[in-house]
Amino acid sequence: MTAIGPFGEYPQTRPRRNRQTDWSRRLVRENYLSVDNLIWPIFVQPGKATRTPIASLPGVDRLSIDIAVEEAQRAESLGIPVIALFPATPTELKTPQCEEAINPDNLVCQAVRAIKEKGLDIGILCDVALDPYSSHGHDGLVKDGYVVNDETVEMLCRQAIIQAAAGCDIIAPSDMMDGRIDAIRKALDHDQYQHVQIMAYAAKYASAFYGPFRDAVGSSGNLAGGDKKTYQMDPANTDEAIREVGLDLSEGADMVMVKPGMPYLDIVRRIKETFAVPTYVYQVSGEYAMLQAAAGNGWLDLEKTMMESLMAFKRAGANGILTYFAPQAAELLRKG
Ligand SMILES: NCC(=O)CCC(=O)O
Ligand SMILES: [Mg+2]
Repeated sequence: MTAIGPFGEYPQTRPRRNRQTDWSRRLVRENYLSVDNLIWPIFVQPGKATRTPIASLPGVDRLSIDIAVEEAQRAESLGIPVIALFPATPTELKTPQCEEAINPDNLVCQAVRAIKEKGLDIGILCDVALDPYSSHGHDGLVKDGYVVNDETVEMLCRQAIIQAAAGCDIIAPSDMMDGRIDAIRKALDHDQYQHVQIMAYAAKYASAFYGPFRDAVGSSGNLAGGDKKTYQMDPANTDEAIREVGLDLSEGADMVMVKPGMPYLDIVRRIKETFAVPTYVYQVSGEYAMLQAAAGNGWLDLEKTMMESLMAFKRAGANGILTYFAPQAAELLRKG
């Protein structure tokens, strides 16, 4: 892939020659961003005909299901292949045992069914993890202050099944429990959901860039100064990401994801080069918020930095990007 010299010598060799004109820059361009690369995360909330702004995510609203359906139709008309649905569960339904996660009539299942009824040519992705449903804000069940692995995995299997039954196309375990891909794949297959795809949040880091997402789903207060370091990865590590991805692939993941995005481009590159499988990256809420805040202050050009950041993921080797910028980026790509 990387050509090794000789590179010639100045003045015969002038790299700027290829950059002189737009047509020549297009001729030598190595990577492309397409609407096909975008996955649009959408927050759903109870109610009707309501959009609720999220202060730390300017331009992103929580949507009642009827509006989420309209946005799904917009995703299809923009050519965005997949939307990812995240529930803002009412506080009174959040419990230590996370029963709402396995309620077939919970918010996310209702949203999936309502969107599926429209017969749109888009995929629906749903997270599997307990944090939208837990009163403690953790992604799993907690016993004696520790997030317990195997009991959590049993819950995740049940959660995956009700989401698949609602019509979810891609199950995306984001919990970072060990062995959950194997267990979820077997549970799905056992219940005749062999066709349901799994996108594993395989290398998910214990990052501080998730803050605004937790505001959006109302879990930031619940975590109360705690952290997820006993299950999410240490930002210092890269070999560990290879091991995590290897395990998830051998357990049956169809696609893998790295999260967060921009500070972890080295991880994306390493995973793509090591495994050569469909690899996705999540440009998380904190990354979105940083660009919006700087642009809001007039310090950065939002459209240009947005498109540059998305291209950077492609250059690093990602096949696609989960990004809150998906609709804006799709509009810009359509204009060309
Ligand atoms: N499992 C989904 C997330 O945690 C999203 C994080 C973010 O956007 O900050
Ligand atoms: Mg793992």
